[in-house]
Amino acid sequence: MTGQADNKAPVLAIDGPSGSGKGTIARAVAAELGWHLLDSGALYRLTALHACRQDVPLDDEHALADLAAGLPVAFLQDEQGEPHIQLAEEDVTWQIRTEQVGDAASRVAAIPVVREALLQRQRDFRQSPGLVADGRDMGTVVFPDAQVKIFMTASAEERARRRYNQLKEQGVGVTLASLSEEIAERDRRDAERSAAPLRPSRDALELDTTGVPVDEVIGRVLAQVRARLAGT
Ligand SMILES: Nc1ncnc2c1ncn2[C@@H]1O[C@H](COP(=O)(O)OP(=O)(O)OP(=O)(O)O)[C@@H](O)[C@H]1O
Ligand SMILES: Nc1ccn([C@H]2C[C@H](O)[C@@H](COP(=O)(O)O)O2)c(=O)n1
Repeated sequence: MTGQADNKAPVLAIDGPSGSGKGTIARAVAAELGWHLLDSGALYRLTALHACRQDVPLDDEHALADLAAGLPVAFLQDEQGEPHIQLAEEDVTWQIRTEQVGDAASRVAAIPVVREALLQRQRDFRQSPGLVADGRDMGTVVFPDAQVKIFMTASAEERARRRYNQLKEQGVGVTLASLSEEIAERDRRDAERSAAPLRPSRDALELDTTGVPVDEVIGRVLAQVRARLAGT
């Protein structure tokens, strides 16, 4: 996204832990409304992947912040409307989705100077006619004035099961037990860090998606947005 933010454009902020369904719902709602989409987790994942490729250690905070500030990233759409992410002109849409990159992203995301380096880049996604922003601190830090804030959850068991099924479909061999442990560890790190920890904004609507089909979650979120935009 290039260009300055339009601070009058409405924002739907969706935050929550791994596997709660934020990304799935954010994509569908953005498509339905014709709004822009910010996948903020992708920026932390890209920073982590870029660091690994450049041999920058994950504890070198200032080198990581420099990498984050200068990420050579492009968010594109193919002819079918599917999102693609390029890092230094290479399509890394799938590479950034591995559990290893997710774990490294969570470590990188705990570093305050890295978060600072990515802040304005995220805010610049706020463009007319509106933005759906998905992450951990969309409603608390990046867009505290978002018109609608949703904190999406699901039970730990269901989130692990969803991720397990997702990886199985992609042919990635993991056990449910090891995945549950990895997700719990990532959630703990995301929630306990001092910089922008994962927590609901005070004015967020908490939405527990355990056992709720995707279409119904999309409908509930759209209803919230439409009610807010209509001023009800
Ligand atoms: N309500 C739901 N019911 C069943 N499965 C769901 C639901 N929402 C999402 N899923 C599935 O769960 C998996 C994880 O969803 P998604 O990637 O959207 O979660 P996320 O919160 O964005 O996770 P992360 O923060 O780790 O990227 C996907 O396979 C998705 O299809
Ligand atoms: N706004 C955000 C978005 C993401 N993160 C961190 C925490 C996650 O463990 C990691 C990857 O995110 P995902 O793609 O799984 O949503 O990035 C964050 O701290 N703040």
